[in-house]
Amino acid sequence: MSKNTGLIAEKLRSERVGPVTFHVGHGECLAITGASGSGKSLLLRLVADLDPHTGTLILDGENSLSVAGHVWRQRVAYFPAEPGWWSENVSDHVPDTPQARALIKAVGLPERMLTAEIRGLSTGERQRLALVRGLLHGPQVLLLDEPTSALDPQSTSLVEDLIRRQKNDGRIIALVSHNAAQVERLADRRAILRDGRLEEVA
Ligand SMILES: Nc1ncnc2c1ncn2[C@@H]1O[C@H](COP(=O)(O)OP(=O)(O)OP(=O)(O)O)[C@@H](O)[C@H]1O
Repeated sequence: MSKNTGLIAEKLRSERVGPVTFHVGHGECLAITGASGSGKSLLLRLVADLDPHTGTLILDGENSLSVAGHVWRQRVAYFPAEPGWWSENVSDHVPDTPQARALIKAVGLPERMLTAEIRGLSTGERQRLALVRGLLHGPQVLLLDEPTSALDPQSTSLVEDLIRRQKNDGRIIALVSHNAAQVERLADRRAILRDGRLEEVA
């Protein structure tokens, strides 16, 4: 796979993480594992340009510095394990469109959820809804932080199917997961974050 396409992080570094260098190609899933507190979430946040950092981020040849922050984050979407909500109505986050309905169905949520209030949803429903919300912006890169941590096996399987379809459609995926079986099912490559450094494992 060409190194000129895909996502490149070079000497990415913040106070607590790095320097980290890696490449993930289109249609590829890199799993990032490591002990609790090793900085996996912080690393994903750096890649989404959410926190101050040094080093270089390049997506399909374009440096993050040449793109407005909000545009970079539409292309490079961070999905936290505990998503944030800036408005109480689901409809303010997820518009009622055919694409949204298809995604809602794909993750096993009922369509009536489109008119629900966030505070009435379970943790697992919110987690899946946040995935739908982010995918509607059409990101090229999905930074998934424990994407099924709040889900039962059936919902986990649906979300994994959706991730696999995203991968087959050419999306670039970085997956943080403590679930070794999930990493086995989804990842093409694995890396461990240790002492702030990312080490690729065979
Ligand atoms: N906003 C912050 N300010 C200061 N320290 C932070 C902040 N966020 C995280 N940390 C610290 O940085 C370290 C790495 O946190 P991070 O959430 O990235 O770990 P993680 O590898 O994702 O852990 P887990 O597997 O438990 O989710 C932790 O020691 C955490 O306490």
